[in-house]
Formats: sequence, structure tokens, C-alpha cells
Amino acid sequence: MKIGLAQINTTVGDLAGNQKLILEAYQSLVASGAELVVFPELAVCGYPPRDLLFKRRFVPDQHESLEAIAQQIGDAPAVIGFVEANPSASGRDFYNAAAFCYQGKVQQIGRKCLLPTYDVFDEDRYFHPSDLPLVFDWNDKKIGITICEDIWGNTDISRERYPHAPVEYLKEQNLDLHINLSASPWHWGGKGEQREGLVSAASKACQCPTVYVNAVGGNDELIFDGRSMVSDSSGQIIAGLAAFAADQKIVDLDCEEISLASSFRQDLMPNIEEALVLGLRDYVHKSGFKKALIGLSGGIDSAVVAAIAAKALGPENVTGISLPSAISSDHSKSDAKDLADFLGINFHTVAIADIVSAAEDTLSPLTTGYGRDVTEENIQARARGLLLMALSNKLGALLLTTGNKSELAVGYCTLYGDMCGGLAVISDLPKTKVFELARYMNRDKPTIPVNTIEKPPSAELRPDQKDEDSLPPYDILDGILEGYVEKGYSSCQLIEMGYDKDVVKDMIRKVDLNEYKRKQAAPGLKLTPLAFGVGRRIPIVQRYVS
Ligand SMILES: Nc1ncnc2c1ncn2[C@@H]1O[C@H](COP(=O)(O)OP(=O)(O)OC[C@H]2O[C@@H]([n+]3cccc(C(=O)O)c3)[C@H](O)[C@@H]2O)[C@@H](O)[C@H]1O
Ligand SMILES: Nc1ncnc2c1ncn2[C@@H]1O[C@H](COP(=O)(O)OP(=O)(O)OP(=O)(O)O)[C@@H](O)[C@H]1O
Ligand SMILES: NC(=O)CC[C@H](N)C(=O)O
Repeated sequence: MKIGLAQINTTVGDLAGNQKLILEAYQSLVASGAELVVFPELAVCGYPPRDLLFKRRFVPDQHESLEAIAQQIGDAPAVIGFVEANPSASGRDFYNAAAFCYQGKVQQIGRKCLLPTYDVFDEDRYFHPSDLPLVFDWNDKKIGITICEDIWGNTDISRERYPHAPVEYLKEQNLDLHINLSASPWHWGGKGEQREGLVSAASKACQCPTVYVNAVGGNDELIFDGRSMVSDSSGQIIAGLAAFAADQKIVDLDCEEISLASSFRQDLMPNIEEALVLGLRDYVHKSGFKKALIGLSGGIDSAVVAAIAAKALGPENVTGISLPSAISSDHSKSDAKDLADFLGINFHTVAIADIVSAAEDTLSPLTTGYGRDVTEENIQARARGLLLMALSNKLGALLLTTGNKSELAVGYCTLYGDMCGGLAVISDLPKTKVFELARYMNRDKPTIPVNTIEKPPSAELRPDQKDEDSLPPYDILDGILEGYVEKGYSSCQLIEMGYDKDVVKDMIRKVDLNEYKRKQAAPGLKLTPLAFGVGRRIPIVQRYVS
């Protein structure tokens, strides 16, 4: 049997646009010989729809869209993810469902059994779980349909969470084909390999091929990497689709030719670069923007963000602004200009010395006698924020904010200053990884000036300031932050791991104190298993210390 895998990039809530994508992919795959076409989880409305589901017309409108799609489906079936209204409406009003459509109608409906409710997922809030996955006969073939998390029920972490794994049921069903519709976002730490293991294990258990179709594209902070795949009945992965790009392919299950896409397995840095490019491009374009704006300090964070933006949007759509103050170094200006030349982006200089002194003079009747402190440092960052947001308004370009995960963790950033902006591109990338990515981006041609990578990081908000005056070296800071923020270790555990007691206590205190800043920060693209954002919900006002 020839199966078409339609790895499409939907937009949440764009019912008309998603319908068009679904029908175009269906028609082109069927024209090329597909006998059955599979789409990702919730393809009709996009994933995750979150509280759009509570808008009274959303699910009915989405049902109408599914009906309109089904009318265009001919003899070759399409399996399409959608939200089904739950007629028994016992609290959770919907099912996360898959429609098996052919000959102009929805002929079968499968429902998700395991509802992920952890990290960025919140499906228990919306969906009712099905007891069993759908199994039915079509054209003398027995087909089983699962939806994303349903195949995760057998993993070590989820065995305790879910008492019944749908695959355990499916393996008794003598299936000819197992189909899984997914919306599985990427993060580093082996997610791709984990999925391959699960797809392969499902095939081995059911002794039949598994067709796994994943979503692709950015939606808010989530980056779906695609990498749809097929495994044969022995569990061998026999086909793979592109990573971080829309793709479609026909796989002939009767002709088990191994045709893995070359990008199927990749090193960490290409993954991070591609994830950021896709996440940034989709956030900007799906929000209705074409252009982006970045304050270029000559430092590494803004350089990496500008390089990602140039790749994602095209250099002609990116503008870098150097905003030197009275204390800015010469290299901050020349490194910013070199970067803009390397990238081919638009570049302008707007001096802020006058606006900073005007702000200080205006305040002086109220501040005389206090002495200079962080207030004046922040006035510079805020003057830049003011001017960059004005240019965003005027040029219709989205301002990208440049803070990395390390500084956002400890609050080394100015609220309403350098935190201004619509998307925090690298807010889930620790500073040590920012350096690695910058070096990686220079692999083929000069992209980021070497001086930007080699000079010591500095906020340049007071003369001769260096990040390491206020923070431990970044390799130590990032180790502590990974342990405390991502793994939940206590200070005692971190000290036992060999980190200095005073440094640990100071950094943990800073992380806890700065929750208020992160709550007001722009949304950021998720790259790690635990990002600041919807997957981490720490109270702002709290006093627990561990
Ligand atoms: N719990 C709470 N809930 C809500 N708001 C709270 C708050 N605690 C303080 N605040 C408010 O926040 C203010 C303090 O925050 P903020 O004004 O940002 O100022 P603050 O955090 O004191 O200073 C910013 C620090 O970041 C450094 N920095 C700035 C810019 C860039 C970089 C870099 O390297 O990239 C580093 C800078 O050198 C300075 O050390 C308080 O004055 C108060 O208004
Ligand atoms: N002179 C400047 N011109 C333009 N933008 C600036 C300037 N200084 C700071 N910014 C903006 O504020 C952000 C924070 O910069 P800062 O130098 O304080 O810290 P950083 O974390 O070392 O960042 P970077 O590595 O980009 O310098 C920068 O990434 C940039 O977007
Ligand atoms: N949509 C889903 O069910 C996603 C959950 C799954 N564990 C994943 O991250 O891939």
C-alpha cells in the first residue's frame, strides 16, 4: 500500500488556511499515487488551540471546516486530526480526535486515550480521554489509529502516569497498519531519537508498519520539527521526512526500501540553528509581520539574534540599530557595523547620549543627593528600549529582544529596557550555548565578527563593566542554572556536586527574586526540556528556599 505522509505547517485558528493546506497536500499526494494520506494531530485547527476551544463558535466552526474537507476526499482516505465535540459533555467538552474520511464523508473517528498534562501540555483541561484507540477494517486491512501521546504510554516515565498503554491493546488486534498523528514539539536532549524508539517499539509490538506523521512549524513558543517517519513491521525505520520544514512523501509499504532523509539525524548546533530560524520566521510571519528590528550592541547575543533573523526573514527584512551612549566602547560600534556588513542587513546609528542626559537632568530635582547607581545604568537601557519601540511602530518591524537564558534566569537585564520587544529569540539558550552557536554559524563564511565572540561579555552600562563583575563565569553559572531551574535540585545538592556554596546561594536567590521579570518578559522559543514560559509555573510572591 502507498501511504502519503503530509507534514504540513498549520497556524492555530486559521481554519481556512489549514483547510487549503490539507486539500492541496491531499490532492498532490493522491495525484502521485498515494492510496491513503495521513495528516498531523489537530491539523484542522492547529496545535495547541488552548483556550480558543472555549470560544463558543470555535469547535462548531472547526467541525464545518472538517466537513468541507471531507467532501473533497475521494476513494483514497485521508486521516486528519481535529477537535470533536463530546456529546456527553461531562466536564471536559471535547475529544482530541482523528477523522478517517473517504468518498466525501467522515467514515470513522478515533479518539486520543492519553492526554499529556505536564510541561507545555495541558490537555486534561480540555479533552475527555477515550478508553481505547480506534481499530477498524478498511479494504481488507485492519487499521489502528493512535494520537501522539498514545504511543508514549509505554515509556519508563509514563508507565506510572498511565495505567493502560493503548499499544498494549493494539498488539492483540492483528493490525495490518498502525497510524499515529502527532504534534510533538522539539527540544534538545534526544527527543528525535526517543520518538524513533517509540515508533519502532509500536511496530514491533503490533507486528505491523507504523506511519507517524508529526506537525511542523512554530506556534508561539513551541517549535514542531516534523521528522515524520515510517517503521516496518520489524520496527526498522524505513523512511523519514525533513526536519524543521514542511514536507510530503509517499512511502510504499510493500517495497521496504530504506530512504531516510539526510537531515533525519543531526548534531545539536544544526538543530538549534534550524529550530530558531523556523521558530522566529513562523512567529513573525504568522503574527502578520514581514520585518524585524534589533538593537546591535556589538555583543554576542544581539549578533546571534540578528544572524538568525537574517536567515529566517531575509537580510533585506532585518534592520540593526547601533545606539551608542556616552560610555560605549569603539568596538561596540565597529563590531555592530561589521556584523551588519557580514549579514547584509540594514544598519543605522542613533546616538543616545542626549536623551540619557535629558532624562537625568529632568529627574535631577528629585534625585539630587542620591548618588549614581543602577538607576543611571537602566536609563541607558530604557532609552534604547524607547527608541527601538518607536522605530518598531514607525517601520512596522517587530522588535526582537536578545536576552539569553542565563541572564533572564538571574535578572541580569533591565525591565522595560533591553527586555523590550515582541519575541525573546534566545531566551531558552544558556550563554555557553550562545557562544557555541556563534562559532557554529561561522562554519562556512564569516557571519559573526570574531571580536564579538572573543571579547569578554559586557552590558557597557558603566565604564569598564564586565558581566563577570556581577556573575560567576558562565560555564559555572550555566551548570548551576541547569541543576536548579531545569532539574529542580536544591542548593545542598548543587553544593554536593562541587559548586561553591556562596555562589550557589547567591545565584539561587537571584533566580527566585527575578520571577517577576520573567513574568513580564516577551515569549521565548523553547529549546530545552524546561523553558521559562508556559511549561514552568512558579509563583512570583513566594518564600520557599531549598
Ligand atoms: N517582586 C517584584 N515585583 C514587581 N516588580 C518588582 C519586584 N521587585 C522589583 N521590582 C521592580 O523592578 C525594578 C528593578 O528592576 P530593573 O529596573 O530592571 O533593575 P535592576 O534589576 O535593579 O537592574 C538591572 C541589572 O541588569 C544589568 N543589565 C541590564 C541590562 C542589560 C544587561 C546585560 O548584560 O544584558 C545587564 C544591569 O547592569 C543591572 O545590574 C525595581 O525598581 C522595581 O520597580
Ligand atoms: N550600544 C548599543 N546599541 C544598540 N543596542 C544595544 C546597545 N547596547 C545594548 N543594546 C541592546 O541591549 C541588549 C543587551 O545588551 P547588553 O550589551 O547590555 O548585554 P549582553 O547580554 O551582553 O548582550 P549582547 O551580547 O548583545 O551585548 C543588546 O543585545 C542590544 O539589543
Ligand atoms: N501532542 C502530544 O500528545 C505531545 C506529547 C508528547 N509526549 C510529545 O512531546 O511529543
